Amino acid sequence: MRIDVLTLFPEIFTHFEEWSIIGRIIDKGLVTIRKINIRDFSEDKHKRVDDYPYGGGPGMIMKPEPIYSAIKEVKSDNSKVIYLSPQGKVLNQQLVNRLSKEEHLILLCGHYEGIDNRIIENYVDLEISIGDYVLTGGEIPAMVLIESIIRLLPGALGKESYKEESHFNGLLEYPQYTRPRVFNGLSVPEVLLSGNHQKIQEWRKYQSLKNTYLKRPDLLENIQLTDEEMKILKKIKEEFDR
Ligand SMILES: NC(=O)c1ccc(N[C@@H]2CC[C@@H](O)C2)nc1
Repeated sequence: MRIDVLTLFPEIFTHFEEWSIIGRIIDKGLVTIRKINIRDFSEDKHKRVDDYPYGGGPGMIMKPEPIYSAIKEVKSDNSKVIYLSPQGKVLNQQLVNRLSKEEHLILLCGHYEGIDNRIIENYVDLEISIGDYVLTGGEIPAMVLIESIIRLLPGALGKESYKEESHFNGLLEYPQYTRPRVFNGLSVPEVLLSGNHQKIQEWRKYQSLKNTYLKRPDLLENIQLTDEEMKILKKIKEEFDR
């Protein structure tokens, strides 16, 4: 997979590319990430990339020409141009899974008050938001998008994360524990020390369903539960809806 990030602040990505899992996935050659500085595509002698909004209003808007030139420079037939903005489709694992199949992503990071709408309407394939809040730039959302996608690439998560099925099967995760067995007088649930894998799996399924029902019941609307899971959920509802 190729990812080109169009940004006015390429330096923000330097450590990101070396950091932890990202650096390892890049070193494995599963993805190449390029930072393209939009300012390099500004034609005027002052290298202007923003200007005052027509119709007045606060702040500055990014000019369309430099963005257009940058997109044209990197775009090919199999590219998808993604613009990070609060108006985008809110990112979830389903969308991440879909995007992880793409060959070439061009991530357009805006800044200031936004970018000229003619770019969004005519040259952006998909607008994505990482949540309902406003940021000064699209760079951090771009990093969130990159990490969520590339960790799904085949071979990305080596043995260090065997829990492939934890890829958000729609339910929230079960609680996790590690040594010591007792911490501040608090013990680890006995079942996890039993070595009985059938019981451990049942306990974890129960905890996932309980966590989801109590913390994010909305997620249950979009999941096809097995009969077994429905039975467990029924028990949970009886227990917690008293
Ligand atoms: N919630 C989000 O994903 C998000 C994305 C971008 C953003 N801000 C940029 C700066 C100006 C405009 O390009 C949009 N804020 C929030």
